[in-house]
Amino acid sequence: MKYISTRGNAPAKTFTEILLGGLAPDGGLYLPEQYPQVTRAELDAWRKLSYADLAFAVLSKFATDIPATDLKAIVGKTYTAQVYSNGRADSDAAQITPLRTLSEGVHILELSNGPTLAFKDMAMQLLGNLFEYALAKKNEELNILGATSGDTGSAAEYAMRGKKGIRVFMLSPNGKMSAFQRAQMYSLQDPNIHNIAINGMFDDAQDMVKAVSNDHAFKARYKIGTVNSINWARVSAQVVYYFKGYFAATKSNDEQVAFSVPSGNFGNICAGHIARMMGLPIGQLILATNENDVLDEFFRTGVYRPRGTDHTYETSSPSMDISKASNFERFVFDLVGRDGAKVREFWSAVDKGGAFDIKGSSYWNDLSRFNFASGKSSHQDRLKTIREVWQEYGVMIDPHTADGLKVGLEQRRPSLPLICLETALPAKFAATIQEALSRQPERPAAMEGIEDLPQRCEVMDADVGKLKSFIAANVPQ
Ligand SMILES: Cc1ncc(COP(=O)(O)O)c(C=O)c1O
Ligand SMILES: N[C@@H](CCOP(=O)(O)O)C(=O)O
Repeated sequence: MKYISTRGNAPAKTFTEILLGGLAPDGGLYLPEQYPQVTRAELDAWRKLSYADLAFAVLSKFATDIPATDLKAIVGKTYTAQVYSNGRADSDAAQITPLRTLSEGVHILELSNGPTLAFKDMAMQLLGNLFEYALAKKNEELNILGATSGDTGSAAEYAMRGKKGIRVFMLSPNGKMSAFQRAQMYSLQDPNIHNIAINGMFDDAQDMVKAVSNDHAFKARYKIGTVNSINWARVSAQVVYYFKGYFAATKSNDEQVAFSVPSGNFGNICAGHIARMMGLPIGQLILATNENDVLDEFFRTGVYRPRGTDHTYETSSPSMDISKASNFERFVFDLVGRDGAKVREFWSAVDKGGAFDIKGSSYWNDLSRFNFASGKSSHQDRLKTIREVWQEYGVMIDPHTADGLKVGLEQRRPSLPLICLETALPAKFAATIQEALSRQPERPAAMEGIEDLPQRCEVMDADVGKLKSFIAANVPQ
């Protein structure tokens, strides 16, 4: 299997090459030349598999340049109950992503039982092991440059801390994350972890990552890699839990389901789109935004109009405070019939701060073939949903999952079971939980008091030159 760029101007590469390379040299994102298809017989067989075996089956279709025995070993050591039990010793831990049923046909797929209590651990733990494997083979080092609005950063740092030959430079929006998220990252003292708080929003940080990645000489000299969902390996690992969730919520492969997905950078729901393109019977992919509603606007109106930092709001689902959704480009590539020239045309407008509009074109009609629905959620909606789920089911959900559930319930076709993806645990957002429920969320014993630990972080303006100097000063040459 080879991978091509959404902008159509980069040579095709293998899975391992793009794993270490991140963004394509033409500024695009990599996707498989064709989506591998899953047969009915495979679906029937996969239904019975453990998470690790299912991950091996799905990833074997993508990582075709990794020998099967090696891939099986990597996946086997990643998806264990120990890594995804978050201190619990119940039978749910063995399922890795247990399905919690709220009421008939309404489920939450638990994805946040990994080391940092967010869905990012599902792919990031695998990425850490894949990097280690690929780098050892090539006897190389990797300097990871990432951007986070709160969860990718800690997941990446926990997955990479202490790993030989890997350094992490993680940009986060200064003062915009929850106290718990800040503490998770900034309290790490490992010498290979560098936290950089940017005076700006997540989108500024992500632009800086792309600017450094597009400086090909710097990227090659300092061996820059990525852990954001612009890295295809992240998305492919996220495809797995759509299959797992589908099997858990249905009895046969004749049934269809709806997934509702709290969205920001369009990475999580892009994995759902890919699972559907592979043949998973997904009848609806419901995209939920918070007040930063660029993506909801697109699915309602056909206009993609990323906002600037000054029009990106700080909300109580802060990890979704994103107005320029990187992975959306992957979906648009499929929408426009994989026409790289069209994607280049659209993104030349977007990169200049503009917009594009598909309403008057045939793409608008084509959109319905992809089974998306969308909606948005506000602070008051979030509080109401958290309260209702707590009162009716005794289940505490985090503000992002609440956005997903609220929109999912509004948009679902009643005939379809709804699977809402849980994207974080409430422990990460104690202030909003306190406001909604007048009580504090529980947290794993190992994370008691992390806010009181000493923190280490470099504060920087959103200046690409300064960032490059910082990286150069911290990478031995
Ligand atoms: C808790 C949480 N929910 C939802 C999202 C949105 O996911 P995506 O960016 O993949 O759309 C994020 C960040 O990405 C997140 O950290
Ligand atoms: N919400 C994310 C933002 C980055 O998204 P990614 O999936 O592209 O890594 C975060 O929590 O950092």
